[in-house]
Amino acid sequence: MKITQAFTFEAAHRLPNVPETHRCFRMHGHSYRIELTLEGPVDPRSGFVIDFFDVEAVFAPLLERLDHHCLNEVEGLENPTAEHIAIWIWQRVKPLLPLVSSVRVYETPQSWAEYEGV
Ligand SMILES: Nc1nc2c(c(=O)[nH]1)N=C([C@H](O)[C@H](O)COP(=O)(O)OP(=O)(O)OP(=O)(O)O)CN2
Ligand SMILES: [Zn+2]
Repeated sequence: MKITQAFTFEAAHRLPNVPETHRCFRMHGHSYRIELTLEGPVDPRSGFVIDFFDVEAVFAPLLERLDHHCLNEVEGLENPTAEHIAIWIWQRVKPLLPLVSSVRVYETPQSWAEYEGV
């Protein structure tokens, strides 16, 4: 069984490695949406794969580091593409939530990166 919990945050960023003529070279902002998917058996007593509240508790400190920040200033996110943000989140949540099977990072409703550990 797969369950997914979504989080949103606002942040500024610029992409330092694109050409200067690329519009994302300039500082701008996004309303990011994160989707954490966890996969595992349904516990027969709780009826949960994992309590959404437990997922929320693990993700809260990471959200603090991202929300209303300039992502380029966050350690490990000097080139904050959606792909790098997905990997950054994966590396920090996977040890705490081993059932995580994918991390999706939406920059816009139409564009996202999904990381499954490879
Ligand atoms: N593979 C990736 N490509 C791009 C990324 C990325 O993270 N991975 N990021 C960007 C920029 O962040 C850019 O800001 C995204 O473009 P944006 O203008 O926000 O999105 P749209 O072009 O879809 O929005 P419009 O509605 O056309 O303004 C670029 N590429
Ligand atoms: Zn952008």
